[in-house]
Amino acid sequence: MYSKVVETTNFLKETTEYRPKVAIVLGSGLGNLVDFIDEKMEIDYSDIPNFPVSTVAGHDGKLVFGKIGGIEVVAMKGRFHFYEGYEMKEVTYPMYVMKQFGIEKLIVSNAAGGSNKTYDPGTLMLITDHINAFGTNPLIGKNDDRFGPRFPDMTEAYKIYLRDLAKEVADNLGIAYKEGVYLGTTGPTYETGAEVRAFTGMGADAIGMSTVPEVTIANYLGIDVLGISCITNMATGIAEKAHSHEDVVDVAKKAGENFCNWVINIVKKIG
Ligand SMILES: O=P(O)(O)O[C@H]1O[C@H](CO)[C@@H](O)[C@H]1O
Ligand code: HPA
Repeated sequence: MYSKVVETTNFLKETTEYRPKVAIVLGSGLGNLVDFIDEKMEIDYSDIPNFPVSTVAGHDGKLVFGKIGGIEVVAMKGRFHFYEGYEMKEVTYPMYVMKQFGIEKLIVSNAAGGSNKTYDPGTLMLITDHINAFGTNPLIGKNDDRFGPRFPDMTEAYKIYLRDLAKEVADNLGIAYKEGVYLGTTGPTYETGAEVRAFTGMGADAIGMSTVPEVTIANYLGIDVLGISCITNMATGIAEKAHSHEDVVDVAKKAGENFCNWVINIVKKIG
């Protein structure tokens, strides 16, 4: 895999002059953030050697390079999910490329169901920690020491200094947010009511089908992570109606204004 990552990274370096240190992964319905990126240079995933292709509605499938407030960034408009049938190594492949490309900080976002009853659809949640309920780990297999250690530490999976900075930015802008634990499952089914009760008992405030694999690999590679969930619906058993991905994307788009404002101003501070 190392030589593939080098090949992909070399392609990107030849294709763009941008050399960002900050990357952003955009969750379902949150892709509009790219509208706030200046001097954009876009590359379709299908044109990038060794890159998987996104198959989910609300996930376009492009790397978008450019600037936010003069700071160079690269955004993944569209991510890969385990439920799409990709191997964990494929789901997380972009993280390996990001590291090789020089990325030091990752802002990861997602749409998620709120299992914490104090949340509402549209709530933005700063991720304090996560629970891996995928039943597997993206690092299973032989370790390549060129990437990271066999037994990576996850003490500060979501860096405290980045969370403090995000809180300061939100407070200055008057953006309301909650803080909580994200639990990632394989999907693609939304949870049963019993699963939501079990996950809540385990400490989950929000439940989704992504993020955990990418953040695990980012930590392994030594990339600092900040995570934001957009609560698009209350989880099963709390919600008053059945879930649909159309509603998820719709609510994420509506919460997008605050989300974009928050992320843009975070980038300006960390860049
Ligand atoms: O986590 P993101 O990609 O934002 O999307 C969330 O929304 C989809 C379900 O509606 C799932 O893919 C879930 O993980
Ligand atoms: O309720 C949910 N469960 C899992 N993933 C999700 N993504 C958006 N909403 C949800």
